[in-house]
Amino acid sequence: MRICDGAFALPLFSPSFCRRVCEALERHETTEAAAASTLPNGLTNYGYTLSQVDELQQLLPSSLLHSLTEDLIGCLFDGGKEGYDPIDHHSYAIRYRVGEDTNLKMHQDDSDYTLNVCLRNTGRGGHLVFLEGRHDDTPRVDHQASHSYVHREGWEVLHRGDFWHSVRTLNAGERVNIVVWCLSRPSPSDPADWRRAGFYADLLADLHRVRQRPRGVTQNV
Ligand SMILES: O=C(O)CCC(=O)C(=O)O
Ligand SMILES: [Fe+2]
Repeated sequence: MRICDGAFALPLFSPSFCRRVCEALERHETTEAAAASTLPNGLTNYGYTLSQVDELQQLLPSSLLHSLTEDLIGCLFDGGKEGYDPIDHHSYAIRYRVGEDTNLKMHQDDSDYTLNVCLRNTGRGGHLVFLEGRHDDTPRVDHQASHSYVHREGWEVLHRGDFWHSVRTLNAGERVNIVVWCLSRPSPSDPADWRRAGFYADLLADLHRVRQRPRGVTQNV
């Protein structure tokens, strides 16, 4: 299903697989390692980098996310595999819940493509919103057409990382997603791309020292 030009949704995981991943995250959350871990991006107050969750190394190994994203990008985007030469990916779980994070501001991802899979959505609201087109600077919320998508459990959304997007306020319940930022190898012929390679090196270093968890935020999935 096409949400807009450059963002596609497909069914991906079964309900029981989504449940197993959520349960693994819940168990992880009770561990000391989870309390001591840093947050996986600069926007969320709840989240875990998947490579730090022991049980997920079996359920959702990095090799699976790597081949899955490569194949999906190859199938869904023009230029597909030729235009996308994976160098790395950064994957994490993110949760919204009333009393904690309930929305995500308009932003671009530090990725070439982003895979976003909904594992649990028991709430009202929490729609994903995309602004039409790709943009280097600020979003023009008043001028650009926006596309709203209700994320369904087990479905993935794959979109270009430079699309402006946000998550509307969740009014009840809970929403848990897995997000995979896909980073492509820069093209040797494009100097701008090599600047991006430096950017990604910095990004990956930063992701290892991102923000500490806020004190007082309940950490139960
Ligand atoms: O929760 C979502 O659906 C979007 C998450 C997102 O955009 C992000 O983590 O960069
Ligand atoms: Fe995002």
